[in-house]
This record gives sequence, structure tokens and C-alpha cells, in this order.
Amino acid sequence: QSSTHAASTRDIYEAFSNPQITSIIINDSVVLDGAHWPNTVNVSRNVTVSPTPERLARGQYVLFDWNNLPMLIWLAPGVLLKLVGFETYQHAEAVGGNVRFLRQTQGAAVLFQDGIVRRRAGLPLEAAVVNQRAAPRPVLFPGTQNVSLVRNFTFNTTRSPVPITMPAAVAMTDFAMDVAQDSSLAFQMLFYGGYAYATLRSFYIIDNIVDQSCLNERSGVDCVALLIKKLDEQDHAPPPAEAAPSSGGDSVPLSTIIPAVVVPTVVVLAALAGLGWFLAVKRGRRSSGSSYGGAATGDLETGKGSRAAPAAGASNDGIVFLGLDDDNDDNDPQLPDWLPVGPQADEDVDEIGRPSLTAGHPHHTLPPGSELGIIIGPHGAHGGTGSGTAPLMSRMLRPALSTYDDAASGGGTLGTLGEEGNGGPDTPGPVRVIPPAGLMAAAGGGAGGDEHAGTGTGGPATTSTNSNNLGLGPDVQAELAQMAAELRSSVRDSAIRLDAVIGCGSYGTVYRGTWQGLSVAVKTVVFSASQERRRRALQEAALCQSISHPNIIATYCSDLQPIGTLGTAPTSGSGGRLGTDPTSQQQAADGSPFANNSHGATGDSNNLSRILDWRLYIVMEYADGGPLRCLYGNKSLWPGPEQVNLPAVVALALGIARALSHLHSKRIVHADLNPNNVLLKRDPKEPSGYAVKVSDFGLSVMLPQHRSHLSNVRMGTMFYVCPAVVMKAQVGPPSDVFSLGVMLWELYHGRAAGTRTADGPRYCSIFPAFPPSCPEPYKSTALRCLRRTPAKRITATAVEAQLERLLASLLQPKSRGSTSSNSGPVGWSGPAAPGPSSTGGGSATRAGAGGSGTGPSSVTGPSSARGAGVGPALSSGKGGGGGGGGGSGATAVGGSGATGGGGSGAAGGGGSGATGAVAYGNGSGPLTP
Ligand SMILES: Nc1ncnc2c1ncn2[C@@H]1O[C@H](COP(=O)(O)OP(=O)(O)OP(=O)(O)O)[C@@H](O)[C@H]1O
Repeated sequence: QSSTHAASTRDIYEAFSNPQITSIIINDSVVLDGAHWPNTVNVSRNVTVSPTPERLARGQYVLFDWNNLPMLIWLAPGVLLKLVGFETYQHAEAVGGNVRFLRQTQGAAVLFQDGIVRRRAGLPLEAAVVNQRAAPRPVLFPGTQNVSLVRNFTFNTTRSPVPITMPAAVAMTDFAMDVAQDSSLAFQMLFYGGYAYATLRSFYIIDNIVDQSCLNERSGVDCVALLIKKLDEQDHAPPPAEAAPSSGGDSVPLSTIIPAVVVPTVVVLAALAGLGWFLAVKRGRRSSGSSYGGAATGDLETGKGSRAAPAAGASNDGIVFLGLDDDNDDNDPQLPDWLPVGPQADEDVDEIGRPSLTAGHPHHTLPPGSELGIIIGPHGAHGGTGSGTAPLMSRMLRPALSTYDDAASGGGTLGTLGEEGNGGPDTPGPVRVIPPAGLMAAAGGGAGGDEHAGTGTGGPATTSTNSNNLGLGPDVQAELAQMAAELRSSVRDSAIRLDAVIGCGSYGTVYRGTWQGLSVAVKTVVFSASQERRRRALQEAALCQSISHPNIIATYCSDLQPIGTLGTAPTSGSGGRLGTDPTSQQQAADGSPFANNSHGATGDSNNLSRILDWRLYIVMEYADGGPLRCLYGNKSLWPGPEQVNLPAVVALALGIARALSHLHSKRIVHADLNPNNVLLKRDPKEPSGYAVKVSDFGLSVMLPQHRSHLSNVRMGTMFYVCPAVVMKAQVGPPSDVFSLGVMLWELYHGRAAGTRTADGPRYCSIFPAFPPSCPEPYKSTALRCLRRTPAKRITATAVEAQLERLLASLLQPKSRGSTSSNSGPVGWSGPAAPGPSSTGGGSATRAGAGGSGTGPSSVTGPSSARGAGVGPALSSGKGGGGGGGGGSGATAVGGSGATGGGGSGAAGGGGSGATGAVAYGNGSGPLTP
């Protein structure tokens, strides 16, 4: 509970990071430098930031330029952040009370007191006054809005040696509003709003005000965005001969800097308070007929109440592609001219918006079969801060796992999984070991034959981490060892060895490991019991287990373990885990998770409520080819300009379409299809050498019966997200088809559709054009995916059928250049380089494909479904679970000791797996915008 002086970004960051500091004193101008603010700071006590009392007494505001940096600070619920005496500057925030430097949080408040809130661009201030008056007050700040417009506002600030006069300012004598949660930029991992915003004895000023001519034609949001773009361009232009005086790199284009006698703020405010009501009525009347009337509560300025769509007609010159006209035919003139493939001069072909630890790896030259996308290195096991060299945005966009609190994003995406729900989003609800499909069934089987458990693969004795060999840092090694131990304790008959960190996504870390001779990927997510994130994570796990398809990553099992409790030392390792007891697992599957849990520490409901954090494991099929994104540019598939290994490309596209078609048949919308989530698994029988494995169901939703889409869902990945999701927040099967269309384009061109340019992220200039050499069916299918209106798009099943026909025709022996479907690419115009498909026949491990591992059991539920055609590893693993008493599936795993108890375990795990999945598929919560 103390105060500290801060002068630099680092000082301020450290002050916020120190839980003892409740008062931060900044006495001179500061422009934050992102390089010195390494991550979002969690603040869970009230903090006041101010200049010294002497400075305040002098009546000079201190410039606090947040430099437009996003989500610097997260406030815990109930926390108040007070900024007193500053000229707070936000460069690019367009509209509304949102404060860009605050990360989304609920129940917190930010108060600007005796200060100036200054923005770079905005709408005329009259509109702000009208809208501010119309905004309801939050519960936290009862009272009435007291805001007025003042002309010729002059003030002293540390950024200028002389007083500054603005033509107008809004005096916010007492103003407060709730800032709605905003997840509209969630595809960039930006989460805003959710808190109360208040100003006391402060002024609101704008450097640059949009033209009325723009407002006559476009929404306020658009106009502000366009103005900011124009200002950016001006900033990049050569400096004028005589620059306006400013300090700290700021310009004040609409302000006039004049020597003047500055009226003390308090005098101005006192006068205004008296005149406030009169002015309010007068100006309110004048404005009521204007385009600003009828403001929504959430926007200070727009007056239109909602975030509007980008200008109609905008095509691919930005980050939103609005889609092709619905009556588009294949020779549509709206397509840009196609030019030979290759980055434009100003384009750095790279994905934007999905920072990943794999980004930056060479991905244009990797030969087929490389270990694509594997990172072995000291990247944080929990991904909180990411790479030390990553640009600030990347690091900041990757929230620490311990702070997952995206309630809005979670609430906005959850549909229903099946018919049953279980508890609302805020009820702690039962925490269960997720019913297994394979692995857990085997563990459950141990109940009936414990002595057999562990004999198959050597049991715990064989478990080890070999991370030393992999160059992992000591902290990562320790983490791997601990998690291996935890996993081992949950899967008692079988060792899981964790070998390396594959990468970190927004929702967790993925490790590579080995289980029963199979390569597995283990995804871990840490979350707090009370968080909405819990519901999302569990839903992902349940959903994964309910899907079985050869082109979808198989999930072997999931497990949930407590890693910290209130009032006791955090439990890590196996000591406190739930459901280790096979009986309890069985009961979990039956719906009574904690009865008879013999591991008392966490097994009763009292202790349950004390659990702080949980770690969810999802053990899944390992895709050794990395993400599709890393394949782009590979010379085997795209040997040169206009040269495409068509069978390989079409086969890859077909794999994705098949996966999608299967998902949609089950009413599941993936909602985040993009080339990072399409993984590859080496398979010499495939024309490309890789089988497609769609993964990452973290954002997926299940559509309720009789619903074509879900509303209020604004999630996805930039460049792949469907315009209807961006504009109308509607997600449904056609949104996936749109993403597929973008990927069909990418697959043909061998490059990402999105690029990084000097002006920021953009679709590349030739998107979505195809070269004349592209087969008509391929092109027309892709373009029909990209239609503007979701209902006018082709379905995934139709895409599948089209591509199947095309592939069949390409692989026909009579095609030019080959008589064998397996001897290399056929019917493409490139050089006769041997394609990956010529590398040999089917491997022995594929022999089981087609479902022999299903076993004789007819146990229904997800496990039994998985047996069919998934491939040997999968078939065997799933067979172990679903096959149950038959045991043939378990045998296929390689003689695992799981066979002993397979009967009961499989029946419990497999049979009730579906129920378990449903139980976690709670879709009853509200959909939050
Ligand atoms: N089953 C798997 N086999 C191989 N690699 C995998 C598997 N699942 C995930 N990965 C890799 O692990 C990394 C992290 O994956 P994850 O799905 O958590 O995040 P992401 O897709 O990169 O991002 P986000 O979670 O934000 O969508 C990625 O590089 C991904 O390619």
C-alpha cells in the first residue's frame, strides 16, 4: 500500500505490476513505448495515477499518451483505476467509451478525474454531448449526466510550452456509462469493454473531426476510420516546410496554439455546471433532428447505436472481404486481374492476426515430410508471454493462461451440444473426468483387472521425458515432467511420455508425446473454476470426443485435474486429482462424479468449491506434417508460377471439404477454419503425401435443431472469417464454407490470401482471382464458396462432390503423363518432378484402416463410430474403448494391458461417452455480444 514515482514506460509497467503500489505519480509527459511493456498486467487493487499535488495546483495537465497500445492492463472485478490530472491521449480509438489500454473485464471501473480525454479523431462534439447525456448511468456511479459543450477551450499541458486552445470541448463535469463488452475484434485476440467508465470534472477534446459530407453517406464509425487512415497517410508523407509546434511527436491539427490566459479549470467547470442544463436542452433540441439523434447507449459518438459495416462495395482492399455478388458467375468482372503468383513488391506474405509461435519458421521451402510447425525451445510452457523477440502486439495478443477471462467471447460462441445442458455459465457445476473414448476406457478397465494394467507398455517405469535431448529449457523440462506425472496418474495402465512443446495457441499449450507406441499431441488448458473459459474448454473437449472422421484429428481422451485450491497449498501432480479412482471415473461417466471418490483431498463438494485452477488435457492424434499454412510455397506442390500439382492440391482441398461436410451433417460449425487449424499427417497414399486433419474446435458451436445459424457470434480469424460473422455476428455452416473458399484459393495459389503490407494487413491484390489455367470446376467451386450472402453459397457437401469428381478425373490413367495414379502428379502443367505420392506404397501401419479396430462390440456412442476408417492408430485406440469386451481393438494397440478390463471400461467409457459429451455441452447460457 504505497506510492511510487514513475517516469518511463518500464517504471509504469513495474508500478502496475507491484501489488503493493496503489498510487503512481507521473509528473511529466510520457508516451508509452510498447517494447517496454511486456504483457498485460493484472491489477487487482485500486490504483490512482496522478502528477504531484504541486503540478496539479499549477493547473497544467500532464500528457499521458497510451500510444494506442491495446490491453495493457486487466482490472479485476470491483477494482477502480483512477487517472487524475492527465491529458490522456488515444491515437486511434474511433468511438465509444472503450479504453484501448484496458483489457476486457467485468465489474471494474476506470475514472478520469480533473483531466482531459483527448482523441486523435472523432465525430463532431455536439454528437458526443447528445449521446453522453442519453447514456444510462452504471450502478457503480449513480447520479445524473452533466455534460456540456464549450467553445474556445484553452488549457495548459506538459506537451506544449504555450497554452493550447481548441475550438470546442465537451465538459464532462460528471459523466459515467457502462462500456459494453466488445469481442468484435476477437479474431485478433482483442477484447475490450465490460467495465464502467466515468469522468469527473474533465474535458473531452478531439484533434481531428470528421467531415459532415462523409457522415451524410457513411456511418460514424466508417468516417472516423477513414479519417484515421487519411491521417496515417499524412503522417507518412514528407514533412511540410513548417511543422506546427508540438512535442512528443504529437500534432494538433485543429487546435490553435495561442498565448492566452488560461482560466483555471475549476472556474470553467463551475460556470458550466450552472449553464449545463440550459445548454443541454438547447443543443439537444437542435441536434435531435440530426443524424446523431437516437444514440445507442454504448457509443458516445456514433449516434447509430451499433458498429456499422464497412462501406458497401469494399472488396479485398482491406481486412474484410465482403464476398462476391450472389449472382456472380465464373467470369465475373468484379474479380481482380489475375497476375502471376508471387508476393507483390509491398507484400510480405505472412499471416496476420494469428500470431503463433510457429510463425517465422521457414515455411516456403520445407520439403514434404519435414517436421513442420514443431517448435522445440524455451517458449513458455504456458505461453503467457510468448517469445521474447516477438513484437509487442503478438505478445500482448496472447493472454496468459492464468488470466483467461474472456467471458464475452466464451458466452458468445456456445451453442448446444446435444440435448442436455448442465448448469448455467456461472454455476460451478460438476467437474468430471471427461468420459473417455479410448484411453480412459482403458484406465477404467483397470478396475476389473488392475494387475494387467501397465503391462502392455511397461507402465510408469518406462515413462520419462527426454527433453534434455531436445534442448528444452529447465523450466519447460520441469513442466513436462510434472504433466507427464499427472497424466500418468490418470492413465494408470499406460505411460505417456511428453517430448516437446509443439506450440501455444490462444487457449493453451500443445505438447508432443507418446502413448502406447502412438505419437500423440497433448493439449493443455488452464482455467479457473469460476471462469466462463471453463465451459468453453470443457465443451471443446467433449465436442472433440464426439466427432470421428478420417479428416478430423481424433481425440483419444480428455482429463481434468485441479491444480490449486483455496486455503491449501496448490496441489499439483497427481496428489489432488479427481477421478483417479477408476470407480469414480465410472461414476463420472454415469453422472455422479464425486461419489465414492477415495482421494479425499478434492473429492467432496466442499473442497470442490475451494478449487481455484484446473488443467484440462486433451490427448489427441498427432499430426506430424504441421499445419497446412506451413506447406504453402512447397515446391513439390507449387513448382513455379502457374504450376500446380493439381491432384495433390485437389486432394488436400477434398480432405478439408470432407471434414466440413461431416461436421455440418452433425450440425457442428467449426467457426475457425483456417490453414493453421488444418493439420497434415504424413500419408504416402495421398497425392500430396499428406492426409488432412482438421483440428481446433475451441470456437466451434453446435446449432440447435431448426436453427440455421447462431447470432451474436463474432469470432474467427482475419482473412478467413465470413463477412456475415463480422457484420452481423451470425455464424452457421456457410461461414465455414466461406473460410473453405478462401483456403481453396490459397491451395491453388500456394500462398496465404492475407498479407502484411506497409499499410497493415490486407488481402493480397489478386484475391480472389484465379489464373486462366485453373480448371473451371475448381475455380467455380471456390467462387461459389465466397458469395456474399451465406444462403447463396455452395454447401460443404456439394464442394466435396465437385472436388471428388475433379480428383477422379485428374487421377484417371488416361491423363497425360502417367499411367499410374500413384506415380506422381497427373494432369498438371508443371515439371515432372516426383511428387510426394511417389514415395512408396501404403505403410504397414495403414493396414488396419477401415475399422478393424472397431472390435466386435456394437457399443454405441462416439467410440464405436470412430472405429470406421479412421486409420490404424485411431482405430486401435478407439477400438480399445469402444470395442469393449471383444478386445480386438485393444489388441491392435499393441497388446496393451488395457485388454484385461476392457469390458467394463469400454462399456462405461464408450457407451456413456456420448452422454458425458452432452453433459458438458452446455449451451443454455446467454449469447453475449
Ligand atoms: N494434434 C496435433 N498434432 C500436431 N500439432 C498440433 C496438434 N494440435 C495442435 N497442434 C499444433 O500446436 C500448436 C498450438 O495449437 P492450438 O490449436 O492450441 O493453437 P493455434 O491453432 O495455433 O491457435 P488458436 O488456439 O489460437 O486457434 C499449433 O502450432 C498447432 O499446429
